[in-house]
Amino acid sequence: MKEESVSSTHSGSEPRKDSLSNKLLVELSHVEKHYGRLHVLKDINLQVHQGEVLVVVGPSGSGKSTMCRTINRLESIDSGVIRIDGQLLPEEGKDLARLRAEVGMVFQSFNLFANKTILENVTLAPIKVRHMDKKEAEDLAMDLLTRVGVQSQASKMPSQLSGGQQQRVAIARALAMKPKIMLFDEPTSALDPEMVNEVLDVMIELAQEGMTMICVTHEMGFARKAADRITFMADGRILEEGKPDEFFDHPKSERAREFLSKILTH
Ligand SMILES: Nc1ncnc2c1ncn2[C@@H]1O[C@H](COP(=O)(O)OP(=O)(O)OP(=O)(O)O)[C@@H](O)[C@H]1O
Repeated sequence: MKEESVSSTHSGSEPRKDSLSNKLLVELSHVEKHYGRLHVLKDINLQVHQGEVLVVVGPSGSGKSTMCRTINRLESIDSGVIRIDGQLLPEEGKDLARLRAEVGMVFQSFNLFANKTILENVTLAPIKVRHMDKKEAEDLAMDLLTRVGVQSQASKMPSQLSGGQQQRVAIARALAMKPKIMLFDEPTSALDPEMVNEVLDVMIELAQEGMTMICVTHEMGFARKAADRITFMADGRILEEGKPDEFFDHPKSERAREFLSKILTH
């Protein structure tokens, strides 16, 4: 992506479908979770294959973020099993840290380190966790900042960047760990409307490059365009899964029809 050339619309190119494989990268089986008496995840079964873009949609409070956060144990689960690249995700320990590093997370809040430059924000984990030397980490960081279109901001502090630019840096920072899977939890919800597309465009590029992605979002245009599969959640359950056209044009459940009619008329 060229410097600051992120298009303001994400129409035009078709999402790639040729990078899908049969290799299972994320698997949730019979996952259950409560917050006190609130039953937030009910028998969640989910599979994501290498190269697949899964978009999770559903009404507010349906458990989308919680499900997303269990995938690298940012939230504990009561029962069930989670596997990353075929390996059982443990509750703690070295193996958890190793498997966590396979999953890059981008949240609604970008959480950049305010007292570090953009370049330092991106080099920190490669130096500390991947034990790269400084020069190697800086080269990688500059490549990634270029890829998300903010390379000219490298020496600035986060507060000097717009929200959209900061979120693109957060994506570069997650990519610097060379994750096998990228997990996006409402990455554009905190952005001003004019900055939403610049972040969605970066995500669409990643999808087209074959990155395995799970995205929780309320951006239905993005969901239709980028997803290989849509998962619809309501009341802590996965009620429906399908290809974007099937889901948007022929939703099977009443809850999905209700959700779509509300969200698409706003
Ligand atoms: N840390 C927590 N403690 C207690 N309850 C929580 C906690 N986090 C979430 N909840 C509750 O769990 C339910 C599911 O929340 P979650 O954020 O996963 O939903 P969501 O589908 O992502 O919603 P939204 O689209 O509004 O972000 C909600 O009722 C929420 O209030």
